[in-house]
Amino acid sequence: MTSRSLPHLFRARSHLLLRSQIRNPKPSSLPLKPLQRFCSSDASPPPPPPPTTQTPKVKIAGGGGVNPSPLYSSLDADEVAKFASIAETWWDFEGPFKPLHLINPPRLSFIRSTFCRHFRRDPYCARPFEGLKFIDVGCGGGILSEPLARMGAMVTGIDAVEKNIKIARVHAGFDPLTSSIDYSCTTAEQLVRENKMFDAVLALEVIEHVADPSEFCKSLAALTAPNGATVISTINRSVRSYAAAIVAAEYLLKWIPRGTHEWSKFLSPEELVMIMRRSSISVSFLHFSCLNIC
Ligand SMILES: C[S@@+](CC[C@H](N)C(=O)[O-])C[C@H]1O[C@@H](n2cnc3c(N)ncnc32)[C@H](O)[C@@H]1O
Ligand SMILES: [Mg+2]
Repeated sequence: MTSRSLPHLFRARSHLLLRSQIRNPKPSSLPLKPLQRFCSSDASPPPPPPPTTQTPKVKIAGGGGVNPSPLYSSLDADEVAKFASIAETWWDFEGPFKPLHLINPPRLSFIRSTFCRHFRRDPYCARPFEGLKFIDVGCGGGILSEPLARMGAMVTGIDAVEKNIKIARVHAGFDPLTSSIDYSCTTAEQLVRENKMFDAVLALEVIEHVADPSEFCKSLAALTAPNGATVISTINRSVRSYAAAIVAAEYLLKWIPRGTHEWSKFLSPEELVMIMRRSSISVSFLHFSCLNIC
């Protein structure tokens, strides 16, 4: 492979965002394939990419009412150790979290516009989320929490890694608009046990790092208030994502440490929709974007 082909690889990294409503469940209508190699650590070669990767938005309805298992823990010790080892680099724009800094503007734009519609807020207002309670699950160093707070939301940021939380607190303290973010080292399932609820629950780029994504999703659903919104984003499990997120990002460009991602833990759009629907989440938006780095 020549260096000239790398930009194409990165352009191909599919990124998936789902915004959903908990209330008013409707009968499901999307044909879904069963979960395969779900959460396994098998690194077998990838199958062909799903045919739908360029679909911008799909409206889907789901329904039900499921709570997470009382004994469930989303913590995967290896994943927590991986993130603890690079915690100091959260705000280094050229460090291992460079891909997250690069995808932040498009994902914030998606969140802002869909939330303004969902919560009937003025999209031209500087702080449209004034008065709304958001939680950023797996917030890391606060890359997402901070802009959400600047848009007026009362933000709680939680992460499994204590070091991340310390760094997020220090960084947020530099700006009066973000210093009110309530950071703590805990898990979504722990807050469910404490009966916490939020208008919006966001877990971006986290589901591929937890133990049992289905149970994790149930916790996110349980944290979402009636008429609230849940946003989950992850990397599509496709040939392109294997090439871009693993081969190129970890081995060729060495942007992120080797082993950061397990391809088998990525979710196809159909799998993510199925998991969300089984968690009583009615899926309203399916949004695909590609990271175009080079
Ligand atoms: C890829 S980073 C994403 C950070 C942030 N959501 C973003 O997109 O900017 C994944 C984060 O999830 C955290 N994490 C992993 N497992 C977790 C769990 N079970 N509960 C909460 N956070 C977790 C990691 O410590 C890490 O900060
Ligand atoms: Mg990741």
